[in-house]
Amino acid sequence: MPIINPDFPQLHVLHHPLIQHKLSMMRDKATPTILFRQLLKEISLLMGYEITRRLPMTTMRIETPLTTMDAPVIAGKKVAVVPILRAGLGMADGLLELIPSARVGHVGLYRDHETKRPIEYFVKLPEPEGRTFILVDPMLATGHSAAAAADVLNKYGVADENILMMVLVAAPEGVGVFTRAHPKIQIYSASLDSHLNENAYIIPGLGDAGDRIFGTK
Ligand SMILES: O=P(O)(O)OC[C@H]1O[C@H](OP(=O)(O)OP(=O)(O)O)[C@H](O)[C@@H]1O
Ligand SMILES: O=c1cc[nH]c(=O)[nH]1
Ligand SMILES: [Mg+2]
Repeated sequence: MPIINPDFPQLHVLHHPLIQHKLSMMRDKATPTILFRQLLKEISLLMGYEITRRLPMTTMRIETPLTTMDAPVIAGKKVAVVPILRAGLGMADGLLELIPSARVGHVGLYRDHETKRPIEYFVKLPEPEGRTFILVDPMLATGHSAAAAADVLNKYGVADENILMMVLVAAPEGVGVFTRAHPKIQIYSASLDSHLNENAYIIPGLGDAGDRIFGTK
């Protein structure tokens, strides 16, 4: 079950042994791109199991071989997975395996090296009406990219109550920034790390997630 930190009641850290073991392998700088990508997908699947716990349910009348029953099913096909490009793409794969009917939106942001603030370069989203949006990005560092992506969803007509944020590693600074901007969005993370360094990288972290997923520098 997720662990709630009293400083950040919106943050749910998923301490499942499989998630923690795989995350430790990802942090190791000797882990090559192919394995890093595979582990990220596997963790996203495991995290997705926990996150989807809150999806609204309904029932559907079905015939079993013996009788008729109102069987529990997820209400509609109203989920959108929204990776924050680029690194979020690595997390979307696992979630889509779990929810193959989900729509997929994209928010393209990169962090300016000087200012450390996000620059938006692409937005394409599915219809917001009645949909739960799961924003995904492995890194919540200063929190400004995640907050900007949630702002994009708000402008598009998605209320914070219908947004979940799934990250792999979060820094306390980023959780603070994000929750002040969007207090009603629940954040799910595999880890709450120690702090940010002078370049706004997460310590201990895992380096630049996008570069490690895509083998760039
Ligand atoms: O919390 P923040 O301080 O805003 O930093 C986190 C952002 O930085 C990384 O993206 P990056 O800018 O490296 O783009 P990329 O995914 O294309 O590599 C990461 O994937 C987040 O989107
Ligand atoms: O540690 C960090 C911080 C921002 N973006 C990353 O990819 N890693
Ligand atoms: Mg990057």
